[in-house]
Amino acid sequence: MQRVLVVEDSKVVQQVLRHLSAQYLDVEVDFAWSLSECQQYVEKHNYSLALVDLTLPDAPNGEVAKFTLSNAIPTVVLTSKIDEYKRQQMLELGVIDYVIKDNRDSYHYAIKLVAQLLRNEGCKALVADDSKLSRSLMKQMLEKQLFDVTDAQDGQQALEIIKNNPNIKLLMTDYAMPLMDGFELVKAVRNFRGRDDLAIIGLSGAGKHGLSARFIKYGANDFLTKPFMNEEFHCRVMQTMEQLSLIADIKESAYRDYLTGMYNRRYFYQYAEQLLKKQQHNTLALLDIDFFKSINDTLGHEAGDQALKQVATLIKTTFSKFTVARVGGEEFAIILDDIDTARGREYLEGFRKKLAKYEFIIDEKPHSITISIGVADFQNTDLTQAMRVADAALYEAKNKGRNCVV
Ligand SMILES: Nc1nc2c(ncn2[C@@H]2O[C@H](COP(=O)(O)OP(=O)(O)OP(=O)(O)O)[C@@H](O)[C@H]2O)c(=O)[nH]1
Repeated sequence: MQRVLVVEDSKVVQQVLRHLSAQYLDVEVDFAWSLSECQQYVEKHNYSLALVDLTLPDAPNGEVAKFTLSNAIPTVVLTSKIDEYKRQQMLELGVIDYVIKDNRDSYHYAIKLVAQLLRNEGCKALVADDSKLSRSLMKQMLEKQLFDVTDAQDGQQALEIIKNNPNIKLLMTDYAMPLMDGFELVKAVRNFRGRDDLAIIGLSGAGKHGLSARFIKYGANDFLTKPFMNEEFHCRVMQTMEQLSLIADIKESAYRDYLTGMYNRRYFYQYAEQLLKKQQHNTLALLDIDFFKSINDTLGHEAGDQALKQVATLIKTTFSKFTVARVGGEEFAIILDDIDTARGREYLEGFRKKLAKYEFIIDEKPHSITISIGVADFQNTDLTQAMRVADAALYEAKNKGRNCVV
């Protein structure tokens, strides 16, 4: 479980940071006013990240950053002033980045940086460069940004690593490498990993301007010219990863049902078939709440929403190993992949009984709900046809008096 510690002595700034944290950080965040309070928190909890003000009444010279870093907590620093001496001092200390507090946007930047760093934690990155020194420098810098980093000494090795690790999310590649250069590597990788799925940053030596543009044309998301400053490297990587995260968020929300958090109809029709084809025996089920209209009519639409959410939660927890989706107003679909229809039917019958006995709490009062289920075999057929069969079975279940599996 990720947890963040913010240390800031200004009441106004802390208030702004609290507000932004609630908006952008989906993790526990503790707020301390001073170094001594920060020390107490660190004794009690493990932190993924700290955001600390460099000047505090009981720690006027950055002692708080020294303290968090000495406790192996990756640290981002907030400072009101920066000069070259202070900058060098902070980089030597090993802080991830510093944010200058000179306008309201600085706090926004700081919290979004924390959010992105939390997303980076455990995320896989690959560095491809034939220079050992350059590789180890970039590895170190990426590790500071919480990536889990692997390296490759030429393009061919990098390509193999990416083929075998679909969870690599960032590739930093040099241009000049033996066996396969950076351009060839980017072109080959883009054949199977898209720009919004794997971020690529190309690196080229100074004075070779044409190279950077070609990197982008071949499919890199961004480029860096060597030698680069620490901050430049940091900003380019963070910005590229933020774009990737934004696209992932947009895709996720396009495929999710807002009310229940389940996958929606669009996702289901796009991916269900691909999921099913991988297995030999599959079962498709359509579940429909019985007399749902009467819940809306007697208790109101808001109460209907509460019922829908609770039914969805029950489906999600019971069928957590399978793909479930809300495919209509009060209709859900489940793909029981690698389960034949006889076993699938047993599971669903068990679930129907469990749901019928379950005490739903709507407007703080207990209620009973039942569902009807239509089951279809999913072998040697396509999704449209299987849905048609499941739908006909569901219709029959309703005609039979509801609260049953057909
Ligand atoms: N509260 C709420 N109601 C919804 C939502 N989506 C669809 N509905 C309602 O779901 C009800 C579905 O009614 P019907 O199709 O007549 O089905 P039913 O009352 O469940 O009857 P049977 O399926 O025949 O048992 C309608 O009243 C819709 O307005 C939603 O997101 N929230």
